[in-house]
Amino acid sequence: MSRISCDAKITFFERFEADILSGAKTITLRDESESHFRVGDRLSVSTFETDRHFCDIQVVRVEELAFDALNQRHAAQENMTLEQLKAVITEIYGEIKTLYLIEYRLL
Ligand SMILES: CC(=O)Nc1ccn([C@H]2C[C@H](O)[C@@H](CO)O2)c(=O)n1
Repeated sequence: MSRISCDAKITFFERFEADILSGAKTITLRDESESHFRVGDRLSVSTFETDRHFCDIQVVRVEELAFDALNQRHAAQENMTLEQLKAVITEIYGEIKTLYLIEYRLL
C-alpha cells in the first residue's frame, strides 16, 4: 500500500477509530501541547495505546476554544452529546480552560 507523505503525527484513543474512519468524527480538541498543528498539515494517525497507524488526515481548521464555549455543534462534530464531550475532555485533561479545536478531513 502506498503511504501519503505526512508532515507530522497525531494519536487518538482506539475507541474513536471507527468514528474517525466513518467520517462521523471530524474534529478533535487538544491542549496547548498539541496546538502547533497548522491548516494544510498532513498528519499520520495512530492509536494512542499501541501506536498502530490507521489513517492519514489533513488539517482544515485550527482555533483556540474556551472549554466554556463548547456547544452542541462541537459535540455533533465529535459524534457525542455535549455532556459526553465535556466528560471525555475532563477525563483526559482534568480541569482545563483553553482547548485547541483541530478540524480535519480524511485523506
Ligand atoms: C494523548 C491524547 O491526549 N490523546 C487524545 C486526546 C483527545 N482525543 C479525543 C477525545 C475526544 O474525541 C476529542 C477531544 O479531546 O479528542 C483522543 O482521541 N486522543
